[in-house]
Amino acid sequence: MIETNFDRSHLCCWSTKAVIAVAFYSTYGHIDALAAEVIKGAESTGAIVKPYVIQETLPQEVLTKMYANTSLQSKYPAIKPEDLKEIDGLILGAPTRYGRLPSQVDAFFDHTGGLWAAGGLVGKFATLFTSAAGQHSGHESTALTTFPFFAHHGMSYVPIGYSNPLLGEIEPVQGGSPYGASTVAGADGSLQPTATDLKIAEHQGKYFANFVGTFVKGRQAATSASTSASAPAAVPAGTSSAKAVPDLAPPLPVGTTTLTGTSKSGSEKIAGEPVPAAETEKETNGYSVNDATEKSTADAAPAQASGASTPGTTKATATPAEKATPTEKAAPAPTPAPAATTASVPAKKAEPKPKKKGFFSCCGDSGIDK
Ligand SMILES: Cc1cc2nc3c(=O)[nH]c(=O)nc-3n(C[C@H](O)[C@H](O)[C@H](O)COP(=O)(O)O)c2cc1C
Repeated sequence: MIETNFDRSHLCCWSTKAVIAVAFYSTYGHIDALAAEVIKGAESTGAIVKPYVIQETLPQEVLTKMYANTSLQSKYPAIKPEDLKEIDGLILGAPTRYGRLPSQVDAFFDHTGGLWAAGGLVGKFATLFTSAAGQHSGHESTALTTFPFFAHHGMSYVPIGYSNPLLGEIEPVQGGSPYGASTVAGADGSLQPTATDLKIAEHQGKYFANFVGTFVKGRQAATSASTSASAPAAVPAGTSSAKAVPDLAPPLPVGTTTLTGTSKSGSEKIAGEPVPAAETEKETNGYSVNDATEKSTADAAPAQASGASTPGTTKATATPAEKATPTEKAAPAPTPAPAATTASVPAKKAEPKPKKKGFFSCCGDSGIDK
């Protein structure tokens, strides 16, 4: 089913509640279990959450041979491309197949051509959770290899980063990555999502819905502001205020929103609630924001003192003479400044590199076996 030129008039009246679709495909139930938590987390934010399954494409004969749990298919309605028109964000759940999404999900993607042609998903948000048999066999690549779909549709991917301390846990064997929740199903599918996997899934649903909800509120505020600003200009009776709504949702006003994660104390900062800048810097998320800032400031300091931080000026071009204090400049320089040396002395002829005998010596000089 290909969508063409769908009606955008429904976009006239922005809701302040985020509309989130949770669309998932599951053969054996792992994704189904994670989806339940994702839905719970998203619903806890007050968002309008619409759960869907992604339609099976394999014949029953094949599914039987795969020992697939086909009852999962009837749990929720099968998503149709037009269902995506109404949403602000999509949470996609699917198991890993060869390090990427299953063909069932691809088939659904292929039906969104009409939406793509009409720019129907531009400005919406997406995130993904997955399940893989092994620990290192596709959790992250499944998310990464889905990015082109989101990019082509103009959707922004919302990773969870390390916004929940549980993502740092390594025991027992568990899923979850900065890209989203996941679980390790085991080679025979006998492992079930751990309590931690389920909590991360719930967190992802909540984090994403809050993230998107923040955007929706900002868009609503911007729309109201633009409508009231233009109100004195007497909108003719019968003219919809929808005309004031831009085609693409405007960005959030700077400073109104700070997305934060969960602090180590476990008290969750709700993404989307305004947070004072000073407090934001204290957020840990497993890493110290202040540490990073201080380090980069410290790194930059000597360069600034020497004037080498002028935009466009690299350390390589700064000569000792430029760096020297006035006193040092007065002292006789035993040798010319390197810059002058470079100008007057012919460049040293590059010596041929000795051939290396190493693992990579067969295939060109990668430098990796130096
Ligand atoms: C055709 C096929 C390919 C698969 N490829 C991978 C893979 O690349 N990496 C991996 O860890 N698991 C792989 N698996 C295992 C699935 O990821 C696993 O069955 C799934 O996570 C279970 O989720 P579900 O119960 O929601 O269906 C594959 C399974 C099938 C049937």
